[in-house]
Amino acid sequence: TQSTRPQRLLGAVKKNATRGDPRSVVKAIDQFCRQKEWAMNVGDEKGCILDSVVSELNPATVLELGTYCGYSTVRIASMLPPHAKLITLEFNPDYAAVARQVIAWAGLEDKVQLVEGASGDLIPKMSEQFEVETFDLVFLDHWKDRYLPDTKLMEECGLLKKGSVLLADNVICPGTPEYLEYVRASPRYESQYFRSHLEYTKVEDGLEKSVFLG
Ligand SMILES: CNc1ncnc2c1ncn2[C@@H]1O[C@H](/C=C/CNC(=O)c2cc(-c3ccc(F)cc3)cc(O)c2O)[C@@H](O)[C@H]1O
Ligand SMILES: [Mg+2]
Repeated sequence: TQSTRPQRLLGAVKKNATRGDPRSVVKAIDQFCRQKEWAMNVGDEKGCILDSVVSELNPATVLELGTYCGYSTVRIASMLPPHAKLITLEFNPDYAAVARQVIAWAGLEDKVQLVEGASGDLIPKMSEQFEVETFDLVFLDHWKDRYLPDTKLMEECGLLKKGSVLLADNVICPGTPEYLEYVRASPRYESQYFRSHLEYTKVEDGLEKSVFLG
């Protein structure tokens, strides 16, 4: 049977990356996507912006919406202080299976909890099931039309506290117009656009960083 792109991406990680070395996993995926097959990872250019937001914030609790193959999961988790936790949500079991192996290859299982399921179902269960009060950082990279409803859901569920940061991928391409309008117009957020390019291309894209003001 034919392999899938995520399976081929995993093969490239196992072939070219060193076990236990997250940066080599990130590098192997970027090389695969540049030289072999494009894939919707945040990529190296936007990834550097992601790195700077994470290192500046030094978050203890991180939520990622949309794991896919685990590229940004590994990128973020590799920068977290000891005892910090990253919960990542993925509802496609095939993608989740690949991501688990990518995360394991990077040696980051202890920092990452990959939960299979839909964000809309899991967000309301965060505090009780996953013993998390609030998130210091949320990385939004799932279906683009779900950024806004899930942000409102996180607000309603009390998962954001004063200073929590939302970092959203693809606010230009494919685009998240309703989400952008909301966080930029709301008095409860201080928003900033980081201009960049769509992963592995010259097309404009960017990340929106929105600080929750409480
Ligand atoms: C809705 N609730 C959800 N709960 C849990 N997981 C969810 C999810 N929605 C989606 N997912 C998962 O997130 C991932 C989806 C990501 C959607 N991302 C994109 O569509 C995307 C698309 C592009 C893209 C840009 C230009 C282009 F020509 C083609 C594609 C670039 C990106 O960086 C992207 O992130 C999948 O793994 C999916 O199974
Ligand atoms: Mg993306």
